[in-house]
Amino acid sequence: MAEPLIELEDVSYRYGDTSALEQIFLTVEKGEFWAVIGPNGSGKSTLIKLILGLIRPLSGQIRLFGQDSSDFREKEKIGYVSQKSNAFNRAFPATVREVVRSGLVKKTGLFRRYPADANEKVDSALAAVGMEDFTERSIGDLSGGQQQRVFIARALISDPELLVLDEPTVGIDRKHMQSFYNMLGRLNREKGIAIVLVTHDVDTVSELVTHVACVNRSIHFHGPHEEYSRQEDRIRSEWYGHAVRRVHHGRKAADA
Ligand SMILES: Nc1ncnc2c1ncn2[C@@H]1O[C@H](COP(=O)(O)OP(=O)(O)OP(=O)(O)O)[C@@H](O)[C@H]1O
Repeated sequence: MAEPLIELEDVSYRYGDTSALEQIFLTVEKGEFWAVIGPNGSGKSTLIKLILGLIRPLSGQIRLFGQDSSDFREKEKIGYVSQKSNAFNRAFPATVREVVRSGLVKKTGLFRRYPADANEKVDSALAAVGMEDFTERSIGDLSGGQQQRVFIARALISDPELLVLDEPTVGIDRKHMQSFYNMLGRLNREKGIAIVLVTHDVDTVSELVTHVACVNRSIHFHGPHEEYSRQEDRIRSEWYGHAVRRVHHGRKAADA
């Protein structure tokens, strides 16, 4: 049976006079991997902030794990990694272990002690993102991509059912981007974690995601990835306001 983790029903949001999102309907179910794509300023981050409960919708309803989002208290079920996580400089005085372990605070509360198995949890979260050899390194010594992996481990330590990532590859070079996305694909397939990923790299993630949502104030398309691929030229044309035809190398492009 379908188990919706996120349900947005007729949701709108404005910043003062600026309408950021209008009449959004979106359902994300258990185990799905969504790419949220759209031009700059199209409302992607606003959508993420609404899902995380950082802002309240002007109208419409948001349900998380079947509950109205204003009543939702099980924060550990949702892990979040932003584009700015990788902002540590070399002098930052924390090890990778300390950063990942701090993710347990959500579960234990600020003034409680870490559980006895905290170190094992850190080790398995780091192994899940391929960073097990960096446990005692200083976080500031790692590359941007490695720091982002550590932040995903920090989000994983509370066993979330849903991972929300807002452009996590900002600052990661192209060479490492594919392996970063592949790691997300493994978390989705092997651990069954649902993922909502805001990204500009739709081509890079296209083999991994199960669903695509195209946002430009309203949702222009949402649905299974295969359906998106079939309609890609039409969707892009609508966004950019003129006919766009993408040329697929190695095979004949469909007529625009
Ligand atoms: N705090 C704010 N105050 C006023 N307007 C805002 C604020 N945050 C965002 N906006 C506006 O709301 C709209 C949507 O912004 P949002 O940041 O959600 O877009 P985005 O798709 O995430 O953009 P980008 O890809 O550039 O990060 C834009 O017109 C933006 O200028």
